[in-house]
Amino acid sequence: MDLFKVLGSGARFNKKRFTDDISLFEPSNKLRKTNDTSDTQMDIMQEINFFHNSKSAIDETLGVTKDKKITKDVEKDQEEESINCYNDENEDEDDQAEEEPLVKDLNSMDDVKSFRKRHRIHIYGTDIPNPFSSFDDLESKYNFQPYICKNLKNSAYEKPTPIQMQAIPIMIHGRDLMAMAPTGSGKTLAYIIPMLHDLKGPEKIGYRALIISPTRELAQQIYREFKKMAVGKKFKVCMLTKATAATQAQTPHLREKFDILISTPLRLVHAIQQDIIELKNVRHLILDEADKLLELGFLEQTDEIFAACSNVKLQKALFSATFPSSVETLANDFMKDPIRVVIGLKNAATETIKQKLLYVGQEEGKLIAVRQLIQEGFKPPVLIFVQSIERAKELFHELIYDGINVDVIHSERTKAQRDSIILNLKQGKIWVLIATELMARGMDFKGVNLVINYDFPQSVQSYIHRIGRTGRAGRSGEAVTYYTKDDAPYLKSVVNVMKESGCEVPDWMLQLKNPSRESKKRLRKKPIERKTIDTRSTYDLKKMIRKKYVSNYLLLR
Ligand SMILES: Nc1ncnc2c1ncn2[C@@H]1O[C@H](COP(=O)(O)OP(=O)(O)OP(=O)(O)O)[C@@H](O)[C@H]1O
Repeated sequence: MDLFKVLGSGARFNKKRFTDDISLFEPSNKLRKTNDTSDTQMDIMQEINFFHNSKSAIDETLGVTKDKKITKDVEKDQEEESINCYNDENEDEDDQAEEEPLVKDLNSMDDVKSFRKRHRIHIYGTDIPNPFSSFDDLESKYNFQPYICKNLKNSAYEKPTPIQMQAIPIMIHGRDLMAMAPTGSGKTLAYIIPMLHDLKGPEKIGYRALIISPTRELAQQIYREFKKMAVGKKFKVCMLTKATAATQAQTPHLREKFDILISTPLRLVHAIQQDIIELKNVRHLILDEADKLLELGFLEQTDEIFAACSNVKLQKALFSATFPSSVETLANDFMKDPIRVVIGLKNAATETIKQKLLYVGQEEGKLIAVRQLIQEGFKPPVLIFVQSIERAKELFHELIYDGINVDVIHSERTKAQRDSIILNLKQGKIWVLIATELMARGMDFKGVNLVINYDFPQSVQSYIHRIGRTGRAGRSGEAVTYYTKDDAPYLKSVVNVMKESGCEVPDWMLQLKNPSRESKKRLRKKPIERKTIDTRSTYDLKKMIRKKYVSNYLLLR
């Protein structure tokens, strides 16, 4: 019966009428007694597994009972337990994988609720579309064009991340969205995929989708991800730069050929004011790092961009790892019946990052700490954040002689230099990169092992984004924040984030007072004044100043 059952699975047979034929496939009773039935079936099934179905699919076909499988798994667990330490966390994960139901099979609200709970998806709003659980659903359930799923497969994305599970269905339902998910959790794909689906194909009527990012570097990264996901469709994606804006100014008919526009706010506002860019056909507007774009400094420009997107069917979606409540309130005012999605805890750091606070005494202690780290050996690449361009240059001049491949990135470096630095860091040619806030948001350097906050961050948001350059896409990472006596009043803000994301914090730190609202505001506006990063002796410094003074004097004569 085994082979008959296996080969005939899915077919209907009149067993009474064909009893004699069926008996031809029956193994002898002797054989059946000596071999385990399911093992024989499994052997046969594996031999004829032309489509390379998974073991579970084979189990399903054979009707192997779950109890039996569980017994086998328990045996395996017991074996492993004797080799490894027992790990509660892994056990939980295994349980989850075992029990994961597909959303298409979720029939009741309770099923959907427990699915969301398992993936830590919190939702706020009305009529919220169900999440999905597998990229295969996009084609089978949501009629996505095959090229999208093919590109996902080619990028080796096996399973959607929680933000993708929930944000994609919301976006394809045309709803306004405010999405908050940890750094490195795949927010970019969460808006690129539904956007490509909705745009269907190139149309030559001008821009239909617009993505705003606070920095040029992030805009370029988004552009690259778009191109990767759009392979197979002839979408025209424009990354607005000085050069592309000039081309579009000179050849207005070219503008209509583009479908998707990616830009920083200031560049776009200039183009709007000069009538180079037309946004009336834009149906999708994405603010990446939305809380930054809605902060003073960017708000005016963002407002102008909103005004230029005049299509009545405009869908707005905001993405970030952090949304201070003031920004949430502001966003609610300009969105239509929005849905808010929060993955995990609000304004928390990624849990795969091991966070540490290190007291360095005075400013000088920071350089000693960095040099100690270099001497002890470290796993490159490392990112070091400082609070200003000046300090980035100073630290670079100190570390350049320490025999490590170090570079520095800030807004005063040329675009070509910045591009080459990013490439070199990705290729492992730079071991230590000193950076200002420019690099703090959105940049996806997969391999960064350690982030050092050389200067204490000026806000909780800055802290979360800076350390979020490590521990991305499920990888582990480490973050060390140096603090001096001057930083002590603000320490508790970071301590709170550390505690929330499950890091160990000494009791005395937990007892600290939270900084007042006013002091936080002050720090956000103006960084703490710090002593120059310089290890030269006072004698050498005086000599250098005197030399500079003399040469200036000679020049003036
Ligand atoms: N479904 C997925 N499976 C595996 N990796 C993924 C998946 N989706 C995205 N990634 C990868 O995860 C990394 C981080 O993604 P992304 O840059 O979109 O994060 P983010 O949430 O926008 O982070 P940030 O808040 O820092 O901007 C990228 O390298 C991306 O290729």
